[in-house]
Amino acid sequence: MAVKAKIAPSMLSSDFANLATEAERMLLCGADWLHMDIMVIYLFSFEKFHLFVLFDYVEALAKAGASGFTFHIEVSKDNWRELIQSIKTKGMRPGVSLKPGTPIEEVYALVEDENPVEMVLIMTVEPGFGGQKFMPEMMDKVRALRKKYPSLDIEVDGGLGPSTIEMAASAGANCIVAGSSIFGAAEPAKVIAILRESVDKAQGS
Ligand SMILES: O=C(CO)[C@H](O)[C@H](O)COP(=O)(O)O
Repeated sequence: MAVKAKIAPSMLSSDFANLATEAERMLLCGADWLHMDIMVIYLFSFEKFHLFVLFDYVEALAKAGASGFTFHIEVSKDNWRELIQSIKTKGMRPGVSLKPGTPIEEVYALVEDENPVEMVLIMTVEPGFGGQKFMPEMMDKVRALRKKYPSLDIEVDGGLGPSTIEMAASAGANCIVAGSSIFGAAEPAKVIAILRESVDKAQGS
């Protein structure tokens, strides 16, 4: 069964002073999801503090109405099972993300667990800010994942737009996060439609 296209404008590129209006505008333009990045700067970096912060965010985001929660494997190696459980208990869809330098094999256990993640997000730029250049070499990870898990939601984030979508879609990505290419466009609805069309075409739907 072909996986469905999900187009998720990254709110990191939106006008922060008018977030509600921006969110509404994107939904009217055809967005399936709204992607919110949460970046935490640690003043203290010992594990217990870290664990506490992540679980706190699960609680806060569920209360705020989030439908999904994606965490980075690099900071959750020892507690991903508890995190997935906590995300599901709060009624959200759990996802795991990995940075460009992290091997794809690190997420296999989370997809194959009896209580698995429902989405894998492959970062196609170093996390931090919008407007960076897409890393085509990350498509090997997408291809490996799609071959192994035909019905898994595979998300890509960073440098996606009309000029790079073909690479991601043909590799097997179906969930597309895009910031500057959507928010910087004169007609964001057109960009969303182009992204969706590429995924649908690659998925044969
Ligand atoms: O995760 C992110 C940065 O850490 C952003 O979601 C991502 O960079 C999207 O922005 P753009 O499409 O402009 O690259």
